[in-house]
Amino acid sequence: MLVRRFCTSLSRSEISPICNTSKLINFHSTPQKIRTIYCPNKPTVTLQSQNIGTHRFYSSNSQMGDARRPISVPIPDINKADRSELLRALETSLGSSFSSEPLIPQPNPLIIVISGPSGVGKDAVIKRLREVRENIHFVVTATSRPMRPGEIDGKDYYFVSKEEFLSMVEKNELLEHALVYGDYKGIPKQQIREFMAKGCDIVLRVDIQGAATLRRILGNSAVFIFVVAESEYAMVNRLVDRKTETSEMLLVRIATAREEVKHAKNFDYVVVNAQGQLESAVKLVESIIDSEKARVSPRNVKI
Ligand SMILES: Nc1ncnc2c1ncn2[C@@H]1O[C@H](COP(=O)(O)OP(=O)(O)OP(=O)(O)O)[C@@H](O)[C@H]1O
Repeated sequence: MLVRRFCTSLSRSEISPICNTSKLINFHSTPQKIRTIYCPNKPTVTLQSQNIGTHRFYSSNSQMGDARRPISVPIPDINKADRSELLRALETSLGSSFSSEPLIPQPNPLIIVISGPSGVGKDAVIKRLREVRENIHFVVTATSRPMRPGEIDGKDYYFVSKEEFLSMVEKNELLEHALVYGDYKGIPKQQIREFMAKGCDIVLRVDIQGAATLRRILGNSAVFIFVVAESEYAMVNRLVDRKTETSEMLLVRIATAREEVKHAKNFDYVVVNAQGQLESAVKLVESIIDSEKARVSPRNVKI
């Protein structure tokens, strides 16, 4: 009985699921304290028996720790036993009590960099993500560009003068900054540190140039998502409909966007934001974040 239980225990972890007690060599009849188990396709395990008080322990030479050393405690019938009695017997047999601590530590907060050509819907995706997802902080970028109608200072951007912006650069307060279409844009470090300390994931919305800089700074410690429209035609139409650019600015943005699409390969993921399919694009971004949280080797970002 004892032998059978021990072999079952070993067969789950140490030996083989097809370990057969009938293959034990002279186990019962061998008078010595050292005995050998033979299991097909697995290394031979040598057992040493010791009598300790009323319990008989078996230890193997295959580095079996104390916590996994089986003790001959009868395990009550699972269908009849009281739950706590059953658990106590299992704990005693395994040599330690069951912990309620998480088996795997909480995942680290992520930095998610969202980028893509102009007019593909980055802001639209982020705006919706903000509505549907908790524990996520959308870094408010500092910019020297003038406010557009409907934008709110401190929510859409921190609108600062060129002088104020350059002073932030001087004081090393920005993770990354760039001159974009004649205006400065930059990511305040303090905001990232503050929200990561609270356990929030961080979303950074940057242009392609900014994403390339962040890749150099953060390497693979951050997640890079490239948002793109389903076609150039769709992208241009969205920009025209938005009516925030003059015709000349539109031309520059479209020409730049053509080049920027080629940078998708430098990102970890691509999300197609197709016409009328904003919700699907947002769901895909959420799935990416969830998958990243389930990584066996988590990304570990330091700012
Ligand atoms: N899936 C979609 N279907 C239809 N329209 C969309 C979709 N996604 C975004 N839009 C619209 O397209 C326009 C451009 O979107 P948005 O401003 O979010 O782009 P962007 O990538 O942030 O642009 P930029 O980089 O120039 O700021 C907006 O008017 C937005 O409402």
